[in-house]
Amino acid sequence: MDRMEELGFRSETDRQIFREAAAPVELSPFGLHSGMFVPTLERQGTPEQSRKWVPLGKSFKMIGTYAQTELGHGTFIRGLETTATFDPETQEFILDSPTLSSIKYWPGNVAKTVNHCLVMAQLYTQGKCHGTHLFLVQVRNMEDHTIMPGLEIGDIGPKLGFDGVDNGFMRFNKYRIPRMNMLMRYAKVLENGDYIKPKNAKLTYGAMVMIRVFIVMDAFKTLSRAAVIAVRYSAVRRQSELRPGGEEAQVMDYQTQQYKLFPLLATSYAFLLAAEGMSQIYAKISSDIERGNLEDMPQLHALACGLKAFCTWVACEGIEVCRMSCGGHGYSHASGIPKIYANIVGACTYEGENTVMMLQTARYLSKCYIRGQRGESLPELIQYLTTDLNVKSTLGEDCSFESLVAAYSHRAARMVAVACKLQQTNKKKGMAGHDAWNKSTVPFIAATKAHCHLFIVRNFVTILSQKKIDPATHNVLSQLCTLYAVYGIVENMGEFMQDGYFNQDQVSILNRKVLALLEDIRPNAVALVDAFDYPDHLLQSCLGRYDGQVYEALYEYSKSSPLNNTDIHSSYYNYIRPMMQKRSESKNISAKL
Ligand SMILES: CCCCCCCCCC/C=C\CCCCCCC/C=C/C(=O)SCCNC(=O)CCNC(=O)[C@H](O)C(C)(C)COP(=O)(O)OP(=O)(O)OC[C@H]1O[C@@H](n2cnc3c(N)ncnc32)[C@H](O)[C@@H]1OP(=O)(O)O
Ligand SMILES: Cc1cc2nc3c(=O)[nH]c(=O)nc-3n(C[C@H](O)[C@H](O)[C@H](O)COP(=O)(O)OP(=O)(O)OC[C@H]3O[C@@H](n4cnc5c(N)ncnc54)[C@H](O)[C@@H]3O)c2cc1C
Repeated sequence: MDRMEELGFRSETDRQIFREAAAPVELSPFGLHSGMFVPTLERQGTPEQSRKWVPLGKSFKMIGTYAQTELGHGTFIRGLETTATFDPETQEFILDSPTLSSIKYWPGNVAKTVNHCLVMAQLYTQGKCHGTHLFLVQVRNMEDHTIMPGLEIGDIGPKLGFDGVDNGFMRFNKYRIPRMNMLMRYAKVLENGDYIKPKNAKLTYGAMVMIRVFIVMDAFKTLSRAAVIAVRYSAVRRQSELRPGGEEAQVMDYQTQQYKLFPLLATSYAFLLAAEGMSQIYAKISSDIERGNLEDMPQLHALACGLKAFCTWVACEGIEVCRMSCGGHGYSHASGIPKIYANIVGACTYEGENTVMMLQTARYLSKCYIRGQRGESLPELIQYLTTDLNVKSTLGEDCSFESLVAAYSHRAARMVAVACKLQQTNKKKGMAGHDAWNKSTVPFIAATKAHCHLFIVRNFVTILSQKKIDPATHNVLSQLCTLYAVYGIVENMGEFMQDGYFNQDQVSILNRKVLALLEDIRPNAVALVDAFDYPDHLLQSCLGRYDGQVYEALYEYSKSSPLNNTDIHSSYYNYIRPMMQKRSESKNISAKL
């Protein structure tokens, strides 16, 4: 913190980049404080509350986290059981964990780090429940960091990854906080206990939308780091004879290795641009919301949910492909890839479990489809839903951007229509609305993935057509954009072909194009990963080192293994030698018998 002040880092982006450089492979125990706790105080507190608490948060006099999930509920926020009951006599809220399942469970840094939490709890006043709201709760003594009386707090134990974060549990026993500790920007409880409801109950969910937007960038960061490691290693690693009797080939010269890695390289660039596009949309709509204009809130929610789920799913699958493309060394922590995977794969779950998030977007698409069928105007990003599905592709040998975007629009429009028609058919069969919905959710998930895929392809194409880029760079980026789009079609051909949108010749063109693009990109592959400019310190990888001295690094890494501190390990004296001695004694006995 002090170092950031010394260096003059003012913007949150610069501070986040510094934090990541300072702690490259472990998530910071203050990450939730900076990324969720302080921004939520700023966005969900009244101006007075923000003026009081935000400076304390930014100066780390108050260290906090976001405590919403419970043992029994994470996804279903309306089902949370922690209560906050207003006591007009004392002007306090009484926080309580009434059941075992209501114990707060998972909140990051609750176990040992923070002294405050933003707690999501069911608000009760004048005997009535008004749903979930956020409360600022001091959980540890500011003098000696001991747990406040009335609270039970602890660590939840080892996890798959996220080791830098002390995820904890927290139980409230009639724990009192001042009335003014309820974040009251949108909803209020007056001194007499009267409840003033917000313009939209989902404004309380704003912190999650913000983090989902951040996570899209995380998907880019983690996938691109794994791609850097795998591509650089593939340039250094020589294995087997490509030409009989010739020297061993760089594994990057095998077409299969290129087919594994180059589409992931293209995806990394596509996700970077998508994350930037998502952030711009978030900045615009969230500022509208803060000014009271909630019109585009549903569109923001739907896009943030969909992209968070789509990008983290694809990134995690891609990171695994990068690991496996490095052979045995990829499985070692020396590669740096297992840690990348372990830290990001949780993002498919936290901040909204991906399936649930996709279904939120699907719900929005379903409503938009109906509006489109009625001829109502649709937001620009959704207008493709009214695409004429009788039109066939005009794709030619050049695989133009226009024909590729048209293909993705057609695929998504067709799949949304199929899911919506199933939902409508279910209703006509007499199913209740919720059953008609549930019995169409599998096609809706597929349609929503197609919707997100379209957003990313269209965004990539739009940026290439709008930004002023030097011709050489534009040419290489166009190759990456075309590879991302053509590979996505080839890998999902059934969804593009189901209604005969492409003819057989066009399918052949696409299959030829994806292989030709691998050859086009091969000469620039290392330069394209170097362009991310990740320092070795950040990658923490013997395989992805900029200098390519992989074997020297692996040898030094291995020698530093703690197991090598002694030649003979204690297990020899404690277990192996006694076992061998026992065996030899029994052998002597059997020999005598
Ligand atoms: C740990 C340190 C790491 C480093 C951090 C550094 C920070 C620096 C910057 C950040 C950098 C990177 C980011 C990484 C951060 C890592 C953080 C990891 C910590 C994780 C934290 C958490 O997990 S917090 C808990 C998250 N929990 C959830 O997300 C729960 C998911 N569930 C929900 O959101 C809701 O239950 C759900 C939306 C599913 C349903 O809500 P419900 O109230 O039931 O509403 P519905 O009935 O479904 O719908 C009713 C209508 O409301 C609309 N709606 C719902 N939600 C919203 C919303 N958010 N906004 C707008 N509208 C919404 C919905 O669409 C319906 O509308 P309709 O018109 O009626 O259809
Ligand atoms: C690394 C990590 C860090 C975390 N940090 C925090 C934190 O700091 N603060 C915090 O409050 N929480 C945190 N969490 C908790 C996290 O937010 C929840 O785990 C997440 O929201 C998922 O909810 P759940 O665990 O209830 O999953 P569940 O919803 O129980 O998921 C189980 C299965 O049910 C399915 N499912 C659930 N609802 C539906 C539905 N309506 N339709 C179809 N399928 C459904 C899901 O798709 C999933 O397959 C963290 C979790 C992890 C893994």
